[in-house]
Amino acid sequence: MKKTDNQILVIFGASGDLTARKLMPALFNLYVARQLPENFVVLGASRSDLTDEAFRDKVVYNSPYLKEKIEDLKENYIRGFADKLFYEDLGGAYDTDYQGLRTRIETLKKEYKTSGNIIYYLSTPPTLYETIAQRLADAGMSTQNNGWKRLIVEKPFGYSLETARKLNAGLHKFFTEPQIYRIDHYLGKETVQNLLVTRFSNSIFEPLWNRNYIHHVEITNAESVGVEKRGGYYDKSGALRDMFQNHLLQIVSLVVMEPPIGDQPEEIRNEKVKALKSLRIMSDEKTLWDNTIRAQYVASEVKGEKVKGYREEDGVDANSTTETYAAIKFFVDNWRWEGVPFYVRTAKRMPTKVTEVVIHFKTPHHQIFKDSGVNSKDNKLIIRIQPDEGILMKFGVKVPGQGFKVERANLDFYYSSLAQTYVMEAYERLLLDAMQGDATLYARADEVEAAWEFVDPILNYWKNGKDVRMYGYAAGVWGPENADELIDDLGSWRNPGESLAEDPGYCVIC
Ligand SMILES: NC(=O)C1=CN([C@@H]2O[C@H](COP(=O)(O)OP(=O)(O)OC[C@H]3O[C@@H](n4cnc5c(N)ncnc54)[C@H](OP(=O)(O)O)[C@@H]3O)[C@@H](O)[C@H]2O)C=CC1
Ligand SMILES: O=C1O[C@H](COP(=O)(O)O)[C@@H](O)[C@H](O)[C@H]1O
Repeated sequence: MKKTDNQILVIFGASGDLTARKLMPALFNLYVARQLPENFVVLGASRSDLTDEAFRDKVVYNSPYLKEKIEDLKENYIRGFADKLFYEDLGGAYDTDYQGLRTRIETLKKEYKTSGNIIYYLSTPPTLYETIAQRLADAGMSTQNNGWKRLIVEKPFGYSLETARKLNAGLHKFFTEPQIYRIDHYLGKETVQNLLVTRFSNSIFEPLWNRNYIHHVEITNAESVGVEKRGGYYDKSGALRDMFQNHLLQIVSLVVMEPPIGDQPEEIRNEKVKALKSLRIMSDEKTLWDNTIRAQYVASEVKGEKVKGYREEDGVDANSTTETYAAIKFFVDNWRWEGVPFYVRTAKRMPTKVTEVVIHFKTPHHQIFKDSGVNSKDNKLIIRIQPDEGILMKFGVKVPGQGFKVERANLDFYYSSLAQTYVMEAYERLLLDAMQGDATLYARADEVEAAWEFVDPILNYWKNGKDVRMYGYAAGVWGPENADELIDDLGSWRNPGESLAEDPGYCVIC
């Protein structure tokens, strides 16, 4: 097991939603699992006027996100966790000299013997990231001569290629790249990491993992919820920035990458960057027209309940052109993937919540069982990222009896069937990794920029292109019908079932 040094976790923006909803439950789980170091404290820092006790009340005792977790636990046990939490009121702004914060850290360090190792977690609006890094450096709080210093940066990392580059350059003035941990919570998901293991710890998949055997790759990320209370944020972002540029391109990089020489962070990250750099950038309007589709959900009824359209959501402009559905077809220009189309879509207000990667294999080059009734293009490897995590392999088997009638069969594996039951939540895993100095599951500067390089032309085209289409789709359906135009020669997208076990298995190419 890796060693976790004693340390302080300072959270900027600690009065906000992310701290209560994700960070505290993750830290609490680590505490329960005895994964936190012996001498460890969390110092929340924001402008809100809170005391240590008020902060503990907010993020532990009265937190709706911890309610279920703490219900059955003894009070003194919960207090054991809460007592590790402190709060520092930054006064009116984040752009100050941090002398108060520095003094507080020094006091906590002495009292709790945390040895000067500090993680600064930036959980504020992104416009403050560089300012906070600068203020920390000005106050001498980024230097590593008396313990390491790390900076975790939340998404979104930039709004475009230009802003991502600026942010990287801005942070690099005050922290070195090895000190910076850019979070992408999809990389913290077990099943996303399992893509690497499935590919590179088996000898049965990798020989087929190329243009000779793979017909196309299809990735779906669907959410049944709408924009919820985040209309204001989402309307400035959209599906492409919110999900595709980061989470989905991270998944793509793991599907596309070459085998790393080992499992060290830089060995894996080098290959991911190469993969992202090999995505064919779409530069002319015709290509962008042919290969990208955007849409918005419109008002409708889902399971008997009225659902607002995107433009009616709180915080959303009534004439908004922000997409809640994005589908992109693209190619990968390298030896392994030449000519293999990738179809990737992400959307809100779909029939169900699901994320899956589907590897569609080619038809055998010579058809022996011509009247079999099943097209052998139906060989698929379905990697279900969430929920009902698992892997399903679809293949043809002979129907007992005369002749050679073929039927589809499934070989499946479900995570839930593993004997080891405890699967860490994404934030739990990522926080622990950062505490241990392991950046494998964090995005490197060049990785983020390579992803933006691919996405930028699409965003520009959607913003400034001539007659760009914006489709509507009723909440609760699988997006606009026109999305099938993208998948032209194949017929339509695969619509996954609610669970892997109930996979409908249909798709027009079958
Ligand atoms: N919430 C989530 O589920 C997710 C959030 N993120 C990212 O994490 C970061 C934090 O998100 P979240 O907690 O939801 O955000 P919040 O809007 O809740 O903001 C966090 C804190 O930042 C401070 N703040 C908010 N607005 C401003 C402002 N205009 N100027 C200065 N300070 C401000 C506030 O603290 P105070 O006023 O006390 O200083 C607030 O409590 C963001 O970058 C977000 O994109 C990423 C993924 C998911
Ligand atoms: O980063 C984000 O992710 C969530 C979806 O995360 P998941 O782990 O539930 O799949 C998404 O709802 C949100 O809009 C986006 O900002």
